[in-house]
Amino acid sequence: MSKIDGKILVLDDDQGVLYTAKMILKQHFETVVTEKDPLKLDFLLNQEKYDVIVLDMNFSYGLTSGKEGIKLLRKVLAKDPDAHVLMNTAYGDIDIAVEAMKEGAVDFLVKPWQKEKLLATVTAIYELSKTKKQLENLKASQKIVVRDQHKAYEEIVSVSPAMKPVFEAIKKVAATDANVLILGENGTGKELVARAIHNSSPRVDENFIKVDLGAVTESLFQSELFGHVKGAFTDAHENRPGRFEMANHGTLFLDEIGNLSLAMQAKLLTTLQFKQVTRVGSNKAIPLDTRLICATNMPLYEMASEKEFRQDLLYRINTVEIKLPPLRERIEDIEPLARHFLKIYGKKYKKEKMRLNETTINKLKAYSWPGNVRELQHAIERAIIMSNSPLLAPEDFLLVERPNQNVIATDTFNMEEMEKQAIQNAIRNADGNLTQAAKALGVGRSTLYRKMEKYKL
Ligand SMILES: Nc1ncnc2c1ncn2[C@@H]1O[C@H](COP(=O)(O)OP(=O)(O)OP(=O)(O)O)[C@@H](O)[C@H]1O
Repeated sequence: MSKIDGKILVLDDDQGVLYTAKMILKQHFETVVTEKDPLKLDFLLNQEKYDVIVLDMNFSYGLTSGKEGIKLLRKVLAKDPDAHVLMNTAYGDIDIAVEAMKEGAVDFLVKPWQKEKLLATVTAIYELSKTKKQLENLKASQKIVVRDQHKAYEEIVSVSPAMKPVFEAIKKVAATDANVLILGENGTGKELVARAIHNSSPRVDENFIKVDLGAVTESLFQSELFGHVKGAFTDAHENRPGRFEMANHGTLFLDEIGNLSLAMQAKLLTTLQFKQVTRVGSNKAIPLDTRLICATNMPLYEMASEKEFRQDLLYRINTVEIKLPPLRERIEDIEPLARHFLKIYGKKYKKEKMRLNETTINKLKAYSWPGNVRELQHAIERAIIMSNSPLLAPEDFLLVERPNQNVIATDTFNMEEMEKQAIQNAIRNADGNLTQAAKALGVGRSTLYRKMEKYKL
């Protein structure tokens, strides 16, 4: 059997206890250090960071008051407030043990202990310390992301009236714990909005955990979201918290919620109803305080009426709904977004002098952007990489209109829509050159300008 890569320190004045503890623990843990002399504690703590410290309450010269143990416990915790200390008492004095726990010990054992009891307790404390470490690492990395995302929130680039309700909703909902459902086509910025809500909420210092439900298989759903205990299934080699638990006190962002099967929807609903999770293989429920933000590009309401999405789950997740308009409905945002990405990628590819002229901007505005902001972002990145000149020309953008991709149908009989589409096509065919586009349309430049303004092109 392979050993656990853990470091255990046992401090006790009884040589027999030390010997037995070493015999038992050494079979399971890589490093077991035993020490009889409490005066060596400082030295030992300076040498190594132990996962679990087993500490005697009563050294022979300290009688049975437990004071010596408490003093040593304080010393350990002063050095490392996160140390996991298991107190060992020969007298079963619950009062002293309780005092030690109040001082920060994790648990206590009454001597003489059974082999199994010592091993089980030390292993449980070791697992606890590891899970805490995992969560701390995650929090630390999340804090960096949070800091970066703070920047990103400032940089939700938009000047269009169509996005105003979105900003207002972010502001209003951020202060609350309400569940939020973000709807919008791919690449419209749903994740950016979810992060903005978290970053401007009181939960900002806690985790923002994202789960892409489109990528989670039915078999992994439960352990991914709810976690598992060691041995719950063949590959469960250790205890692992699920995403819900990691997001406790923070925000859980469930992307692509429309992709959940009905069976997974039922499991998610139960968790939301009872506000608690139980790790797979455990029977201990963990209470949850998680703000939930869901997002999808699928028509959830239609799916609910077709019984493909549970109505009761929909009502749980859509306390507040935010609809992100597609980029083609906020043409005013195209230029500032293009300039924003020009700056980012200009810097990234060391081409800071790159510029966009009016003809190119017009071409970008005339395109329908079925992939929304993400497509624009990639188009700018590609153009910067490929262009040899500091001025990005219309030819640097290979924008091919694809049929049936969120664009207005060509068989529309709405006069205004037809006119708007004819103008968009003409500008696109003329590669953004408005004089040529006006000529092709059989109108003067000023008429074209007026119409472009009317249709916000
Ligand atoms: N208003 C905006 N300002 C700046 N960047 C934006 C804006 N909207 C989207 N982006 C950028 O576009 C890309 C796509 O955005 P995001 O991932 O948030 O979209 P999404 O709607 O969640 O996409 P999907 O549905 O595919 O998951 C990201 O790189 C994001 O930073």
